[in-house]
Amino acid sequence: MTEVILEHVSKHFHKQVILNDISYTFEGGRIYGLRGKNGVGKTMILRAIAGLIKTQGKIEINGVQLGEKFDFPPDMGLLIENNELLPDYTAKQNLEILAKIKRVADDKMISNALVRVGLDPNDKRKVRHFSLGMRQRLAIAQAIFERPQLIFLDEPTNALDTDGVTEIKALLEEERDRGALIIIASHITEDLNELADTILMIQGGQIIEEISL
Ligand SMILES: Nc1ncnc2c1ncn2[C@@H]1O[C@H](COP(=O)(O)OP(=O)(O)OP(=O)(O)O)[C@@H](O)[C@H]1O
Repeated sequence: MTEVILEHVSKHFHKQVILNDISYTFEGGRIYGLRGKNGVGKTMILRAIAGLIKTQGKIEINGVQLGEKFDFPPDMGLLIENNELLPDYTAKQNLEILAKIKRVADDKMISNALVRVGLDPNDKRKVRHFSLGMRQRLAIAQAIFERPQLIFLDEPTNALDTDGVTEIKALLEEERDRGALIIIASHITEDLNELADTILMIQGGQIIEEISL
């Protein structure tokens, strides 16, 4: 079973405390929602677990400490702010190019991911002509198309309409039910309540409350 353990994780920028001694165990087969106001540290928690920032303390991915055998968790899908999409390619080509890196996704997995986020795999339009919501859907497809064990999504419902949120919920539940560990950060309480099984309230760089839904 996939497990991510944070032990006394802290982060300072200059003298400002960004993450304040976080200890918590995340388990596979669950969808966690990081909830809290702007600037409380939700994105930084995701970045820390994804290996994008260095922190004090210990982060363990399935028993292996981040920064020892690997700097980034293997088998991770990530949607982080300012996700890079290639504007001069179609949605399908965007996934095909990424697929060449890990070589786990075949054409069927790519098309399937696009359909699951509500995009048409046969759409010949380039991404530069996509609406914001379509770009967000493609960014979500990037995070899930290789069926990773760890899925980290920062503000995944930005620019999505209500149908989009419902579609993403169904998709994330499928990923959860096959055992993936999913962590979502959002300041939109209604969306998080819709998507998550466990809400973690973040304040001042700490988890101040755990709420099971
Ligand atoms: N590069 C940086 N240098 C200094 N401080 C930073 C940097 N990036 C973020 N911070 C600070 O870290 C704190 C936590 O930021 P974080 O992005 O995690 O907030 P958040 O909870 O995700 O907020 P939001 O809902 O606005 O996305 C904020 O106070 C922010 O000002």
